[in-house]
Amino acid sequence: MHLTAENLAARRGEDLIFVNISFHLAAGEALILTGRNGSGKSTLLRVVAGLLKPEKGTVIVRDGAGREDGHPGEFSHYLGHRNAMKNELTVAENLDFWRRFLGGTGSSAGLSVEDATESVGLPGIAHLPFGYLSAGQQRRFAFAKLLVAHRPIWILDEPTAALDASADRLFAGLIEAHLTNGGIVLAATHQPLGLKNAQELKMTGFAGVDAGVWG
Ligand SMILES: Nc1ncnc2c1ncn2[C@@H]1O[C@H](COP(=O)(O)OP(=O)(O)OP(=O)(O)O)[C@@H](O)[C@H]1O
Repeated sequence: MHLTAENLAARRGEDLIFVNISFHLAAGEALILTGRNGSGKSTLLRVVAGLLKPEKGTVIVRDGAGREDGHPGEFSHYLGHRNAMKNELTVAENLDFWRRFLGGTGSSAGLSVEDATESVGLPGIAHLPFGYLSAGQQRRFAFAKLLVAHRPIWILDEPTAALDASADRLFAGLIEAHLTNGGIVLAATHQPLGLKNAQELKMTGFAGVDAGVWG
Protein backbone atom coordinates (compact mmCIF):
# COMPACT_ATOMS: atom_id res chain seq x y z
CA MET A 1 0.00 0.00 0.00
CA HIS A 2 1.11 3.56 -0.75
CA LEU A 3 -0.20 6.89 0.54
CA THR A 4 0.56 9.88 -1.64
CA ALA A 5 -0.24 13.54 -1.09
CA GLU A 6 0.29 15.85 -4.04
CA ASN A 7 0.50 19.62 -3.81
CA LEU A 8 -1.93 19.96 -0.94
CA ALA A 9 -3.15 23.38 0.14
CA ALA A 10 -5.71 23.99 2.86
CA ARG A 11 -7.65 26.92 4.19
CA ARG A 12 -9.18 27.43 7.63
CA GLY A 13 -11.73 30.22 7.60
CA GLU A 14 -10.28 32.96 5.37
CA ASP A 15 -6.66 31.94 5.75
CA LEU A 16 -4.50 29.64 3.66
CA ILE A 17 -2.70 27.53 6.25
CA PHE A 18 -0.27 25.74 3.93
CA VAL A 19 0.38 25.16 0.22
CA ASN A 20 2.45 22.75 -1.87
CA ILE A 21 2.67 19.93 0.64
CA SER A 22 3.59 16.65 -1.02
CA PHE A 23 4.75 13.36 0.42
CA HIS A 24 4.81 9.68 -0.39
CA LEU A 25 4.66 6.86 2.16
CA ALA A 26 5.01 3.18 1.32
CA ALA A 27 4.04 0.26 3.54
CA GLY A 28 6.11 0.33 6.72
CA GLU A 29 6.92 4.05 6.54
CA ALA A 30 6.12 6.87 8.96
CA LEU A 31 6.02 10.63 8.57
CA ILE A 32 6.10 12.85 11.64
CA LEU A 33 4.71 16.38 11.40
CA THR A 34 6.37 18.90 13.65
CA GLY A 35 6.05 22.67 14.00
CA ARG A 36 4.83 25.32 16.39
CA ASN A 37 1.25 25.60 17.65
CA GLY A 38 -1.04 26.70 14.85
CA SER A 39 1.37 25.74 12.05
CA GLY A 40 -1.20 23.47 10.43
CA LYS A 41 -0.35 19.96 11.61
CA SER A 42 -3.90 19.06 12.65
CA THR A 43 -5.24 20.67 9.50
CA LEU A 44 -3.00 18.51 7.31
CA LEU A 45 -3.96 15.36 9.22
CA ARG A 46 -7.65 16.16 8.80
CA VAL A 47 -7.18 16.73 5.07
CA VAL A 48 -5.41 13.38 4.65
CA ALA A 49 -8.10 11.63 6.72
CA GLY A 50 -10.75 13.11 4.45
CA LEU A 51 -12.35 15.15 7.24
CA LEU A 52 -11.48 18.45 5.61
CA LYS A 53 -11.57 19.30 1.92
CA PRO A 54 -8.24 20.56 0.58
CA GLU A 55 -8.18 23.89 -1.22
CA LYS A 56 -5.97 22.25 -3.81
CA GLY A 57 -4.21 18.94 -4.37
CA THR A 58 -5.06 15.29 -3.85
CA VAL A 59 -4.52 12.42 -1.46
CA ILE A 60 -4.33 9.00 -3.09
CA VAL A 61 -4.05 5.45 -1.79
CA ARG A 62 -2.58 2.86 -4.13
CA ASP A 63 -2.37 -0.87 -3.62
CA GLY A 64 0.86 -2.84 -3.91
CA ALA A 65 0.45 -3.04 -7.70
CA GLY A 66 0.16 0.75 -7.99
CA ARG A 67 -3.60 0.79 -8.67
CA GLU A 68 -5.70 3.56 -7.12
CA ASP A 69 -7.61 2.04 -4.27
CA GLY A 70 -10.36 4.32 -3.01
CA HIS A 71 -10.37 7.14 -0.51
CA PRO A 72 -7.69 7.24 2.23
CA GLY A 73 -10.41 7.65 4.86
CA GLU A 74 -11.57 4.10 4.16
CA PHE A 75 -8.13 2.74 5.00
CA SER A 76 -7.37 4.95 7.99
CA HIS A 77 -7.73 5.20 11.70
CA TYR A 78 -7.84 8.81 12.84
CA LEU A 79 -6.93 9.57 16.46
CA GLY A 80 -7.61 13.26 16.99
CA HIS A 81 -7.15 15.52 20.02
CA ARG A 82 -10.44 14.21 21.32
CA ASN A 83 -10.76 10.58 22.30
CA ALA A 84 -14.00 9.73 20.46
CA MET A 85 -15.41 7.82 23.43
CA LYS A 86 -18.65 8.29 25.39
CA ASN A 87 -18.06 9.16 29.05
CA GLU A 88 -21.26 7.41 30.16
CA LEU A 89 -20.42 4.07 28.56
CA THR A 90 -17.87 1.69 30.02
CA VAL A 91 -14.53 1.26 28.30
CA ALA A 92 -15.63 -2.18 27.09
CA GLU A 93 -18.89 -0.79 25.66
CA ASN A 94 -17.02 1.99 23.88
CA LEU A 95 -14.46 -0.36 22.36
CA ASP A 96 -17.10 -2.90 21.47
CA PHE A 97 -19.01 -0.18 19.65
CA TRP A 98 -15.92 0.77 17.62
CA ARG A 99 -15.11 -2.87 16.92
CA ARG A 100 -18.57 -3.47 15.49
CA PHE A 101 -18.85 -0.06 13.78
CA LEU A 102 -15.48 -0.30 12.05
CA GLY A 103 -16.03 -3.97 11.41
CA GLY A 104 -13.65 -6.12 9.51
CA THR A 105 -13.01 -9.77 8.95
CA GLY A 106 -10.05 -11.72 7.63
CA SER A 107 -7.04 -9.46 7.17
CA SER A 108 -8.96 -6.47 8.52
CA ALA A 109 -10.03 -8.17 11.77
CA GLY A 110 -8.69 -6.53 14.90
CA LEU A 111 -7.95 -7.64 18.44
CA SER A 112 -10.66 -8.58 20.90
CA VAL A 113 -11.61 -5.84 23.35
CA GLU A 114 -9.86 -7.77 26.10
CA ASP A 115 -6.62 -8.15 24.14
CA ALA A 116 -6.71 -4.49 23.10
CA THR A 117 -7.04 -3.28 26.70
CA GLU A 118 -4.14 -5.53 27.64
CA SER A 119 -2.07 -4.19 24.76
CA VAL A 120 -2.42 -0.63 26.09
CA GLY A 121 -1.38 -1.80 29.56
CA LEU A 122 -4.73 -1.47 31.32
CA PRO A 123 -6.33 -4.87 31.70
CA GLY A 124 -9.05 -5.33 34.31
CA ILE A 125 -10.67 -1.89 34.35
CA ALA A 126 -12.69 -2.01 31.12
CA HIS A 127 -15.89 -2.35 33.17
CA LEU A 128 -15.51 1.27 34.39
CA PRO A 129 -17.28 4.19 32.74
CA PHE A 130 -14.84 5.99 30.42
CA GLY A 131 -15.59 9.27 32.21
CA TYR A 132 -14.24 7.92 35.54
CA LEU A 133 -10.73 7.46 34.21
CA SER A 134 -7.69 9.72 34.37
CA ALA A 135 -6.65 11.68 31.27
CA GLY A 136 -3.77 9.28 30.60
CA GLN A 137 -5.94 6.19 31.05
CA GLN A 138 -8.50 7.68 28.67
CA ARG A 139 -5.80 8.33 26.08
CA ARG A 140 -4.55 4.75 26.36
CA PHE A 141 -8.04 3.40 25.75
CA ALA A 142 -8.55 5.83 22.86
CA PHE A 143 -5.46 4.24 21.35
CA ALA A 144 -6.95 0.79 21.92
CA LYS A 145 -9.60 1.78 19.36
CA LEU A 146 -6.86 1.47 16.73
CA LEU A 147 -6.35 -2.14 17.72
CA VAL A 148 -9.93 -3.47 17.74
CA ALA A 149 -10.27 -3.05 13.96
CA HIS A 150 -7.41 -3.16 11.49
CA ARG A 151 -6.71 -0.16 9.30
CA PRO A 152 -3.41 0.04 7.39
CA ILE A 153 -3.03 3.82 7.77
CA TRP A 154 -2.85 5.40 11.23
CA ILE A 155 -3.34 9.18 11.36
CA LEU A 156 -2.43 10.35 14.85
CA ASP A 157 -2.75 13.86 16.28
CA GLU A 158 -0.60 14.26 19.40
CA PRO A 159 -1.10 10.59 20.32
CA THR A 160 1.02 10.86 23.46
CA ALA A 161 -0.62 13.96 24.96
CA ALA A 162 -1.33 13.34 28.68
CA LEU A 163 0.78 10.18 28.80
CA ASP A 164 3.47 9.18 31.27
CA ALA A 165 6.88 7.94 30.15
CA SER A 166 5.93 4.25 30.25
CA ALA A 167 2.87 4.91 28.06
CA ASP A 168 5.06 6.89 25.64
CA ARG A 169 7.24 3.82 25.22
CA LEU A 170 4.24 1.52 24.98
CA PHE A 171 2.66 3.63 22.19
CA ALA A 172 6.00 3.82 20.37
CA GLY A 173 6.13 0.00 20.53
CA LEU A 174 2.58 -0.36 19.17
CA ILE A 175 3.34 2.08 16.35
CA GLU A 176 6.59 0.27 15.50
CA ALA A 177 4.69 -3.05 15.43
CA HIS A 178 2.12 -1.52 13.06
CA LEU A 179 4.92 -0.36 10.75
CA THR A 180 6.63 -3.74 10.89
CA ASN A 181 3.35 -5.32 9.77
CA GLY A 182 3.29 -3.08 6.70
CA GLY A 183 1.23 -0.24 8.14
CA ILE A 184 1.67 3.46 7.39
CA VAL A 185 1.77 6.16 10.08
CA LEU A 186 1.26 9.90 9.77
CA ALA A 187 1.52 11.63 13.14
CA ALA A 188 1.71 15.16 14.52
CA THR A 189 3.66 15.49 17.70
CA HIS A 190 5.59 17.90 19.90
CA GLN A 191 7.39 15.05 21.67
CA PRO A 192 9.68 12.71 19.77
CA LEU A 193 7.92 9.37 19.48
CA GLY A 194 11.24 7.57 19.33
CA LEU A 195 10.41 5.82 16.05
CA LYS A 196 13.27 4.43 14.02
CA ASN A 197 13.49 5.58 10.40
CA ALA A 198 10.60 8.04 10.56
CA GLN A 199 10.75 10.99 8.19
CA GLU A 200 9.93 14.46 9.46
CA LEU A 201 7.95 17.24 7.82
CA LYS A 202 8.41 20.56 9.55
CA MET A 203 5.27 22.63 9.17
CA THR A 204 5.99 26.35 9.01
CA GLY A 205 2.48 27.72 9.00
CA PHE A 206 1.24 30.69 7.06
CA ALA A 207 4.46 32.69 7.56
CA GLY A 208 6.33 30.23 5.36
CA VAL A 209 3.43 29.03 3.35
CA ASP A 210 5.52 27.69 0.51
CA ALA A 211 8.39 26.48 2.61
CA GLY A 212 7.07 23.22 4.11
CA VAL A 213 10.46 21.49 4.15
CA TRP A 214 11.75 18.00 4.64
CA GLY A 215 14.00 17.68 7.66
N1 LIG B 1 -12.25 25.88 12.32
C1 LIG B 1 -11.32 26.82 12.12
N2 LIG B 1 -11.63 28.02 11.60
C2 LIG B 1 -10.69 28.98 11.37
N3 LIG B 1 -9.38 28.80 11.64
C3 LIG B 1 -9.02 27.62 12.17
C4 LIG B 1 -9.95 26.57 12.44
N4 LIG B 1 -9.28 25.53 12.95
C5 LIG B 1 -7.99 25.89 13.00
N5 LIG B 1 -7.82 27.15 12.53
C6 LIG B 1 -6.55 27.86 12.40
O1 LIG B 1 -5.71 27.12 11.53
C7 LIG B 1 -4.35 27.22 11.94
C8 LIG B 1 -3.77 25.83 11.99
O2 LIG B 1 -4.38 25.11 13.07
P1 LIG B 1 -3.98 23.60 13.39
O3 LIG B 1 -4.90 23.13 14.46
O4 LIG B 1 -3.91 22.85 12.11
O5 LIG B 1 -2.48 23.79 13.97
P2 LIG B 1 -1.53 22.76 14.70
O6 LIG B 1 -0.18 22.88 14.05
O7 LIG B 1 -2.13 21.41 14.74
O8 LIG B 1 -1.48 23.37 16.18
P3 LIG B 1 -1.26 22.69 17.63
O9 LIG B 1 0.21 22.35 17.69
O10 LIG B 1 -1.60 23.84 18.55
O11 LIG B 1 -2.19 21.54 17.77
C9 LIG B 1 -4.35 27.98 13.26
O12 LIG B 1 -3.95 29.31 13.01
C10 LIG B 1 -5.79 27.94 13.71
O13 LIG B 1 -6.14 29.10 14.42
